[in-house]
Amino acid sequence: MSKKVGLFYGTTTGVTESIAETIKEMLGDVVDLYDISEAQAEDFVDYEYLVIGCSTWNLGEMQSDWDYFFENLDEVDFDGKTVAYYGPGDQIGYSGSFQDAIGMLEEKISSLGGKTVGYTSTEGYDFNESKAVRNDNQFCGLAIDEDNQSDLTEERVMAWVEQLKKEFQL
Ligand SMILES: Cc1cc2nc3c(=O)[nH]c(=O)nc-3n(C[C@H](O)[C@H](O)[C@H](O)COP(=O)(O)O)c2cc1C
Repeated sequence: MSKKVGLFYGTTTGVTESIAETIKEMLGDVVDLYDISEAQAEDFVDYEYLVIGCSTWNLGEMQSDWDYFFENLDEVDFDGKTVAYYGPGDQIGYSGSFQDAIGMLEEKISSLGGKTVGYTSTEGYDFNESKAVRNDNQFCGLAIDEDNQSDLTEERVMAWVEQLKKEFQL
């Protein structure tokens, strides 16, 4: 396997895509970007390191292209792969299902052998429930909220990318 990062994102209004492009700018040429609406299960094979980007829609559902792709994940062998997750969500408008999509994807991909990295603290967010929370005070990835905290996005992404450089050992 090559030491490359495959970043697979699904986006409806462009927010997840724009963050994907920022992550690629920060990590550099090691990153290949895939819009999940055009990807296939075999696209995952070459990557030891993966980044999964997915927004949450409709009270706790995955973004529609990821929702459509979801069952194809069963065809991918995630054993030996290290996986990081990020998603945009809306903690005020959808406080009962904030960031559920990355929680569902992380649960699924972990069950297929993927090793999760890129956990972040829930400090600084205000919401009622999220399927993305692990051990009470950590998201299983990076939670972005362009609807309410867009001023924090850049620093959150930058800090997370630095964390990934270490956890991916790039
Ligand atoms: C109808 C609707 C439902 C939404 N449902 C949720 C939700 O359940 N949880 C959440 O965290 N965000 C929710 N959001 C917020 C979106 O995830 C957010 O706007 C995000 O930036 C969209 O990213 P995208 O353009 O990449 O798809 C919802 C937004 C809309 C308009």
